[in-house]
Amino acid sequence: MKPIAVTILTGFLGAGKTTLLRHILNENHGYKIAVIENEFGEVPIDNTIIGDRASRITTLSNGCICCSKSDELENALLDLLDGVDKNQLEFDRLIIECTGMADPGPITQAFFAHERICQRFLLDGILTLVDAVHADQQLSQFTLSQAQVGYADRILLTKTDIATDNEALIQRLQLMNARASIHKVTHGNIDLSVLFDIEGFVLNDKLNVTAPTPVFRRIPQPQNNIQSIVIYHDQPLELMQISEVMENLLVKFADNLLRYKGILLIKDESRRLLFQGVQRLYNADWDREWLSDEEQKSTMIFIGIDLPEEEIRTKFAELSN
Ligand SMILES: Nc1nc2c(ncn2[C@@H]2O[C@H](COP(=O)(O)OP(=O)(O)OP(=O)(O)O)[C@@H](O)[C@H]2O)c(=O)[nH]1
Repeated sequence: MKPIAVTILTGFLGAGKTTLLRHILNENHGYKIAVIENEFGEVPIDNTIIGDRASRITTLSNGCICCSKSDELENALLDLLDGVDKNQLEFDRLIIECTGMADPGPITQAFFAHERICQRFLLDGILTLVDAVHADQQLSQFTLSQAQVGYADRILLTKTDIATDNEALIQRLQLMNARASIHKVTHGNIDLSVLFDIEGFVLNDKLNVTAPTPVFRRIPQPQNNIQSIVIYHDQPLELMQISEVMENLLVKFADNLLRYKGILLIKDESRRLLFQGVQRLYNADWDREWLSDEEQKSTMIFIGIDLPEEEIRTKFAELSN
């Protein structure tokens, strides 16, 4: 049975999540899409706005689903599966729209923690909407809004129709998350191929490093707690050593590391090793052989809160000695 692809829509309050969702549902894509809405408050408003094109809209309004103590999301996912298994419900994609104040991290964990959910759903990607008019201020004021950017597989810049200058913001976002590509979306209008089949959580070689070359400016760069670093290493690495380095980093900094991903060059091994993780959960697997005409080196991206950059760089640099 093909797993149901899951897309998480996140982004700060008013970023344009519902607008995008409505656009997706009204496109002629041929998918049957179920939606989980998380809203604050008793009265579900968004599900009346998004219309009747979804196979099923489940509204979770007892608080925020990112709250780690809440098993409301897990229950909603299991209910959807029950509906499918009893032939009461048919859908092949699921979109979860988070509240503007949700941290996508714990929501992501739900797809790795529960066996039935892991087997039947496949987390495809996290889409983070960023309001081009207000983002600069929100990012400086709320670490949460930075975390939403840090987790993203795609950053969707909304309201560029009314924002005056987007270039500084785009640079800031790229420094925070060097993995996610940035796309402009106006009133939810965007090609669905940018949003679906991203394979953000599948072990593959889509590293997609987009970090720009640093530009020196006279005006100080805004302070970001979330940043990303990219590490390259051209010496073959010992598998045992690398797993030791990762384990040690995770013991100390699991809460700081939002997402990390890499393609590694391993000693005495002709295949590439792919690894990826979200906070404490990570996995690794062998990929295809290195090609004779490709540059053989390890590339790793770490995205996190107050990243211990020096420690990460030093530990990996020591591996070549
Ligand atoms: N000018 C302009 N307005 C937009 C765009 N996208 C969304 N909006 C408007 O921004 C407002 C907020 O959009 P929503 O889609 O409700 O945002 P949201 O992220 O779902 O908001 P919350 O659920 O409160 O977090 C609405 O008035 C939208 O019409 C855009 O690209 N350009």
